[in-house]
Amino acid sequence: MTGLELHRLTVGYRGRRGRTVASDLSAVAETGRLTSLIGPNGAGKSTLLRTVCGLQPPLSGTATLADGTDVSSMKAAELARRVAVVTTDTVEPGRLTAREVAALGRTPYLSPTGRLSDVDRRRTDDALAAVRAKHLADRQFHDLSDGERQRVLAARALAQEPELLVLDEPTSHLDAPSRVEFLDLLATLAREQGIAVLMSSHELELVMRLSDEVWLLRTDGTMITGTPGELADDGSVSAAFDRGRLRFDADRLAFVIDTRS
Ligand SMILES: Nc1ncnc2c1ncn2[C@@H]1O[C@H](COP(=O)(O)OP(=O)(O)OP(=O)(O)O)[C@@H](O)[C@H]1O
Repeated sequence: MTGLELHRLTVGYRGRRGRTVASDLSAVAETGRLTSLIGPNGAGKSTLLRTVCGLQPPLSGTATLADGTDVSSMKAAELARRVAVVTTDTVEPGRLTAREVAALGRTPYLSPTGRLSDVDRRRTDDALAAVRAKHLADRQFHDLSDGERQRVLAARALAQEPELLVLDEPTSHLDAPSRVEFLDLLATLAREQGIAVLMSSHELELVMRLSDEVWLLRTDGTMITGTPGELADDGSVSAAFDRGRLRFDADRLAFVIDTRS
């Protein structure tokens, strides 16, 4: 099932210093699948993600959710219930426990009193369990490691019960084993929770191994989509990322140094 669909979407910035970053993009991110957005530095990944989350307006075209609703026309309250966003911004939530941080994801559902109901508490604990972070629930958030924090932030996003989960470079502060673990967790969450997960990443080799679908944004502002195998085999990944003697080996799904020259 379609979780997010781009229809001839053009993204960029208006105004005096404005510019078109990527044009005429059409693509689908499916429910229950991990879709990864890759592309060289400056290709426009963050700009595209901000646009599909409703954080900045498109220059033209639309990004729609499963029922066809245009993200850019949604009110903030509806958007907060349907789309969850995890960015690279450092979060400093004061002296909150991991459970209290995860519970912030329930904000769109709270009554005017702002109190958590039993349902809110249950959903928060379920979200912590889903990201394997239940044992961290009573720890202070700021005492956690980067990998543990990232899992708690994912729990906060899940507690929102979104149909679309968007993450901008979620592994950038993690060590190598944590990166593998977190991407694997995202793929599992997509399947188990039945949500569309769209994340941007520079971890090309991991993305190619663990994603269901890849959106490859190129520096000319166009995008090609397919399974990791399709984009590796047709040479798209190499064309976008090979540099000097560094080339992407489609069979190994890894970069290799070409020693022939
Ligand atoms: N607020 C802004 N106003 C104008 N141009 C901007 C703005 N923010 C980003 N840009 C430009 O848009 C282009 C795409 O930037 P963006 O951050 O989306 O790329 P990216 O693919 O996420 O890059 P990276 O991989 O380096 O994080 C860049 O040329 C950038 O300079």
